[in-house]
Amino acid sequence: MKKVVTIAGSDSSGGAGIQADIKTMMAHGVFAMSAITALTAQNTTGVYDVLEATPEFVGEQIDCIFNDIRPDAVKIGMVSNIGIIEKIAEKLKEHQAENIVVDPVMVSTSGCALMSPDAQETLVTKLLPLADIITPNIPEAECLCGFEIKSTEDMVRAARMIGENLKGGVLIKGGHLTETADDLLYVNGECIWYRGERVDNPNTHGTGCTLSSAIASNLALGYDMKTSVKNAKEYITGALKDGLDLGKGSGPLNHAYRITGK
Ligand SMILES: Nc1ncnc2c1ncn2[C@@H]1O[C@H](COP(=O)(O)OP(=O)(O)O)[C@@H](O)[C@H]1O
Ligand SMILES: Cc1ncc(COP(=O)(O)OP(=O)(O)O)c(N)n1
Repeated sequence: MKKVVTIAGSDSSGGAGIQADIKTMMAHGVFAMSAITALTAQNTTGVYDVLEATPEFVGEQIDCIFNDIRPDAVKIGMVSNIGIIEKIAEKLKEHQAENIVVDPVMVSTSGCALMSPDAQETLVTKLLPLADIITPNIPEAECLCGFEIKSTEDMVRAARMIGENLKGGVLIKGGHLTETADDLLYVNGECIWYRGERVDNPNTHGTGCTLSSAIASNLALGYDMKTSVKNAKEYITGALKDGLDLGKGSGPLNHAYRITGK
């Protein structure tokens, strides 16, 4: 069986973070493991509190995983401070981790900062260079490229600028543009569009976590990067289309839609 670890924060309501990642990995038939970077008190209406793990404890979790059940892929989500980012980078190098997917989570859609502003530079210099693929949404890509993204042309320009200093691919997710849900992958100087059907569903909590976990699962299963993104895009569209409607705010997707056969 293929194994995947998520290094991310917990979402108490199960729509994003570690919980979304594990459900997504299970839906892909891979064995899921976790190194928890923070606990959040969160639900479909917002993030109410955050309790960070120490960098040392994050490192111990990663050691325990790699020294015993070595993962075939790694997904990284919420990493809230400089110490945690540096420790993760150190451990990924030490264990020579493969198939690293970094979702550079900065701010939740509900507006809560999930990374301290002073940690962004460390993310860029220490963690992103280790990634095989990074998956920023539009606001995150704007932070990384330094200009506003208002159109698909801007997405191309941003992906090239972000990607030119990285060894891995850059997938800019288009969910925050209004008409479509097209994502752009820039890899090895090539731009590839993944055209998405825009689903009329207000329940989009955790889409980014789910997509990056689906990509990591596909990479662990042995698919190449372009196929992994294509398969992950089909999965997220299906999970959104399932129409699960839970909670008082922007609810979660049905990560298990394939398993339940719906
Ligand atoms: N309403 C929607 N219909 C279809 N796909 C969507 C919709 N909203 C987001 N997506 C897709 O979900 C994935 C996550 O995108 P996005 O919402 O931009 O990320 P994040 O959750 O990190 O903000 C992308 O593949 C995006 O195209
Ligand atoms: C613990 C935790 N991690 C990440 C997020 C952000 O989730 P994401 O899928 O990027 O997007 P939204 O759910 O904010 O739309 C989170 N909320 N909590």
